[in-house]
Amino acid sequence: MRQAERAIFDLRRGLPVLLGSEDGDTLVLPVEGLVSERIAEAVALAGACPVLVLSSHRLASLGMTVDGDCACLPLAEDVQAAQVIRFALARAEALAADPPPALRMPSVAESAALQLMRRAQLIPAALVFKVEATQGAAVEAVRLAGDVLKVDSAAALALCQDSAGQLTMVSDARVPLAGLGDAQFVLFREEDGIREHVAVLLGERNAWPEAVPLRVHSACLTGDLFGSERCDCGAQLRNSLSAIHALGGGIVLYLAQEGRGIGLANKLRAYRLQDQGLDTIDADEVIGFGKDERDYRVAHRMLDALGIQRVELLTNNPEKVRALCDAGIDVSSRRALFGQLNDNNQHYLRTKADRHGHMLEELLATPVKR
Ligand SMILES: Nc1nc2c(ncn2[C@@H]2O[C@H](COP(=O)(O)OP(=O)(O)OP(=O)(O)O)[C@@H](O)[C@H]2O)c(=O)[nH]1
Ligand SMILES: [Zn+2]
Repeated sequence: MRQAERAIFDLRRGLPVLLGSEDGDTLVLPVEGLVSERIAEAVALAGACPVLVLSSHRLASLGMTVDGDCACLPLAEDVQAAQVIRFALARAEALAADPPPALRMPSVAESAALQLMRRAQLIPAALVFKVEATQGAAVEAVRLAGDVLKVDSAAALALCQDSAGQLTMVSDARVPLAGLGDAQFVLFREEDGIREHVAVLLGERNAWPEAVPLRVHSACLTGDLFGSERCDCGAQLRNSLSAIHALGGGIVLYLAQEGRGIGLANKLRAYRLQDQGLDTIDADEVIGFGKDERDYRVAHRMLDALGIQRVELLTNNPEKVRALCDAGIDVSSRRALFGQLNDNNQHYLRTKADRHGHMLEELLATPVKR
């Protein structure tokens, strides 16, 4: 396994990672799960003050605009974890009496540190410490003892930019679905081993329409499995299966892109913010994400592996159509796919229509289920 991929596992456990670059080494700690003792240890080891790297989205939510996708806040040597977490996650109002320090632009290692947090689906914020020359030998001793992994910053950035890498088709099986007959489930694993995606093939392949009916569905544990009324994902998933069945068969790609790509932990954080009155897009921005973090190259790779060139896409999201076309898929047409409007998801669906461009006028005109 490459070092950058191993680093993601360490970061998810709250362990520090060393990023190497031409201008020296940088020690990196995730903000998620941060405790003050770890900051003190890192200050002592690196011989440097902490610097907080935040995404441009997070900074925008604090009213700070930057060129590029992140910027840095230099912090005091004795800063406490609770303060760092507040700078990374608190709403702007909560920081009014305690504004963050002035920004500076990031180094390559600092950008890479933030990208690794995103790839690891942690809070997108990193605490970094530029290793002082005088501490080089001490840091090298810790590395040689196996206590901290060193990764080249450029390799980390490369991993994050082509996140899916090569997909491997791992296993498949027949799964009979209630009312839909036999389906074939085919599991794909990403090169770094972190995510798995499933293609569900319905009906007889030789009977499929020439433009294969296709649903590209982003995982939603709360909606798909538990029937959450905060969104319409569960109903959309089930409606897509019935629609594809009625069209003579086709494919559902069930992608591990929980929360529009931010991961379940961050989606639950966003839900708490939505309960304080923010809409779905502003809530994601407070945590540090853009309005849609998904990358559809993985869908293209799965369709390639399945030998599919031309599709009819079931979606209300014009951006998804565009992204699949850009990824090289021939999307011959789009078919609307609605879930169910209810008291709890009304505001969410309206935001999607107003701010995300989803084509939901027809659904929003239907009676609300109470
Ligand atoms: N970040 C975040 N993600 C959400 C929220 N509600 C649902 N999701 C996620 O959004 C994804 C589904 O995205 P949608 O925008 O509903 O659907 P879409 O796939 O873009 O568009 P359609 O193809 O028309 O369904 C799933 O991964 C859900 O987990 C939310 O409030 N915040
Ligand atoms: Zn959902």
